[in-house]
Amino acid sequence: MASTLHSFASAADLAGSLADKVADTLSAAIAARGTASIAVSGGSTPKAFFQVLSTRDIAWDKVTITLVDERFVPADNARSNHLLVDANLLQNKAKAAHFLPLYQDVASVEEAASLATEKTKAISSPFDTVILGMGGDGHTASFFPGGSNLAKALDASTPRGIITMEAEGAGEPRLTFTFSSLEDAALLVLHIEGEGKKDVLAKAEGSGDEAEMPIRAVLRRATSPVEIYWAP
Ligand SMILES: O=C1O[C@H](COP(=O)(O)O)[C@@H](O)[C@H](O)[C@H]1O
Repeated sequence: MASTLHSFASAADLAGSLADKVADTLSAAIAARGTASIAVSGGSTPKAFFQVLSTRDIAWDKVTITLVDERFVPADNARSNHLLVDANLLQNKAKAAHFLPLYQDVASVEEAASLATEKTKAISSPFDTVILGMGGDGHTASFFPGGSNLAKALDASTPRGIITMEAEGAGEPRLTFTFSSLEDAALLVLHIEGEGKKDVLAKAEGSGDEAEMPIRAVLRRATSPVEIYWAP
């Protein structure tokens, strides 16, 4: 499916425009079905966007927010994506939203993945909105180059749900929604910032193996159009 690049003069402009687009998408879903869902990324990029989105007028009590991926760490750990969402998105008007974490307080990451898969089945498929990020190594969600479960995560026939991922570049073991869970969102966004990420995107758009740059799976095989939001 095709992708469209939306370029902005500043990160603040991007945050405002993306927040408007997401607000429209979630509000349309609420009007049609009574509920809406959004899966967001962690990392350093989405902070400003989360802060703006949290102020938008949406019937947040009808919205379920989850993460596309998470580290296997509790929510009070500085590297937790849940912590980032708590501090920046589940604020202001968005405090009324329902948050479904991927991390589970159990003995193993595998147990956490099956529990999170069960719990997130409550969210109707496909997601109304998915916001992906991208690392400098071409990973997205926790689809890391060299990842222990990468082939399974990217296989379109792997069912919706959460699986584990371990990789050199990942730090802690990870929990990630599979490709099939994310690729058909009504609004599928890739949010990246900086010249370096633009270069990584250009490389990913070229030829080469998906396993080397897993973002290629999204750019090449997502059934929904990929809306790329970029600012310097
Ligand atoms: O590990 C992660 O990194 C990516 C990209 O993060 P950024 O700091 O370069 O913006 C992120 O999309 C993913 O959710 C996160 O777990």
